[in-house]
Amino acid sequence: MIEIKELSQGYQGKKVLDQVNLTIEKNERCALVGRNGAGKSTLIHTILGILPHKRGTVTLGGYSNKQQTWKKHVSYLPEKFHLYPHLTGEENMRFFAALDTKKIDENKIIEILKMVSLADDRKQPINGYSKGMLQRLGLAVILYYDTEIIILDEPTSGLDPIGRKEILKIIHSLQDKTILMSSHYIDEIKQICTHVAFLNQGKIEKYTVDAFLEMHKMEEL
Ligand SMILES: Nc1ncnc2c1ncn2[C@@H]1O[C@H](COP(=O)(O)OP(=O)(O)OP(=O)(O)O)[C@@H](O)[C@H]1O
Repeated sequence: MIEIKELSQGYQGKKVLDQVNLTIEKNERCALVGRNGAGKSTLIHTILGILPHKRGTVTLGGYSNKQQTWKKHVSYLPEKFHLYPHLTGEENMRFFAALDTKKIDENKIIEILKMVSLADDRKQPINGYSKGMLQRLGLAVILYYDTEIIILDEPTSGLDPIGRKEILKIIHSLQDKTILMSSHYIDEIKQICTHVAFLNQGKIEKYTVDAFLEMHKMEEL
């Protein structure tokens, strides 16, 4: 589903990714981990074509990230994203749904808002939402697109334990998706991921979660 081969990336002569290889198979939920500055965001931005690369290849759902076609197969939730504060949860969903299709599927919007436990608050302007509710609404927007591949940049960053738990429950329920998510939290990786891609000094090693935990017995990354 996601195949990265011999990918290099850097900034002004500084190498961040050094001929990295990584394959994420269908329905795997792979955590992308590494210390601050290891290059997780650089990798995600390169995969998505936000940062162009000269060396190596990235294939998403069978399509090169240099073609346009891959965009139908992938949705991405950045760590920081913008929704419209004066609109309600439901109106935000409609706005972003309209970017994808001409005919908005109202039932699908309600179904997804239920799934992220926002159905009762859907008619409230989101400037009254908590951080956790906003994060769940962000997830709801990308779930509407219903792509096979989902890329999440630190989806629980800045949330309290209850907010984190709610987000993890939703991600865990996405058993038919292929997920790459950056994370600093060992406990959440243990709960919801099948694999770990460990980015260290420009290289990536992929492990099963159990093998990774055995090698790295620490609480935070
Ligand atoms: N636009 C940029 N210009 C120059 N250097 C950059 C740029 N963006 C990132 N870097 C550098 O590239 C390296 C990797 O940064 P990156 O943000 O990808 O790491 P990260 O693993 O996502 O870090 P964090 O866990 O702190 O979010 C760091 O040394 C960073 O300073």
